[in-house]
Amino acid sequence: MRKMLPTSSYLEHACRGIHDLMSCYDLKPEELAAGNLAGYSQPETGLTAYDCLALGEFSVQKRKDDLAEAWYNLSLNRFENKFDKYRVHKAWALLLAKNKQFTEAFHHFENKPEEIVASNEVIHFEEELATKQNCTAVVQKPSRLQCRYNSSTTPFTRIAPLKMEELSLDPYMVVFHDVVYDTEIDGMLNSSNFGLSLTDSGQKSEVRTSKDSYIVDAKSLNERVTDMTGFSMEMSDPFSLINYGLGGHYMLHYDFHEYTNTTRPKQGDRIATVLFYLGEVDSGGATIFPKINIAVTPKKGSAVFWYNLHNSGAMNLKSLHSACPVISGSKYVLTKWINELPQMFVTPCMKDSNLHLPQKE
Ligand SMILES: O=C(O)CCC(=O)C(=O)O
Ligand SMILES: [Fe+2]
Repeated sequence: MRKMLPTSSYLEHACRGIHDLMSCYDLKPEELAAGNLAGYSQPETGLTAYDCLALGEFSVQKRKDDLAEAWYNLSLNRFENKFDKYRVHKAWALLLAKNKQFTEAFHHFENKPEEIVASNEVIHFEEELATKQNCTAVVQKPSRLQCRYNSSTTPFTRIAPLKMEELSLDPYMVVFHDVVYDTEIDGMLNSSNFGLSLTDSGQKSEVRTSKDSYIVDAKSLNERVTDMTGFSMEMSDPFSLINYGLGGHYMLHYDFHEYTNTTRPKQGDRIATVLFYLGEVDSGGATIFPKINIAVTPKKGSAVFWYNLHNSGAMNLKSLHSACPVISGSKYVLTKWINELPQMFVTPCMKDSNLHLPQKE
């Protein structure tokens, strides 16, 4: 019996047939859907909402996006049930997102029936949309928190206090001003290691378009990060020097690893990140945190510091961040991902007994 049922290849054949008819006789989707075949009207051969949806999906495969949208529209008008309608909205949103029209895509998801829980796709769109909005926001919202001199993290900061501007409390995030000096920056950017890596190992992927290199011997900078954060630098990754050229960006990501329960106690996750800005960017290139609506504009000599994990050790999903594309100029940053394991006497006692379970919130 099952063998006799139509399969997806039947549907594909039918879609292809209709497609061929359309191009041969120059038919419009509305005419076909109404059963109007080149002047020969037969309403009983009109198409159902499901047919129109299938034809929309077939048109997407054939890269006929305008046609697909016309079919989706017809399908939406034919469906009555909100769950069926949402199927069409979802397919339409995916098509728009493929073309990077995130705002329009998101409007389709707004038709989601309340009974449906936000899917990963919806969450992804919300994040993409927030990223776009944050990257295009020209003005950085003023911090409601405070600026102060920090002279208490280590004995050294007593004699050389650090200029600190608080941006967020969850995750805790501060910008330090004038923490890396012009001579240090020149030294790093002119080092032969960095120059070589730029020509040799430019990293190009969907996730990140940049070039980077590790700086291993950076004792005084490691001490600087300890002065800024109070954290020990043992077990942390070496500094990573990153250069973004025109259009260079880093997609939304978390800095923590999400290790398994067995790996994490041995290797330690990244409790926090310090990102030094080694120059200004003419336009674009902000580091943005879409879940807390914060955009940090690169300023030469400054650094932003934030926590990736909660005090309990759980991942802080609000630390999601991205580097917006560089519109004009070039961007140089130096990243330090700080390991959690040597901080046992620095961080507050953990209240959560599930400490090493890397569960999402
Ligand atoms: O370049 C930036 O603004 C962000 C870099 C970053 O997120 C990282 O290195 O983990
Ligand atoms: Fe990052």
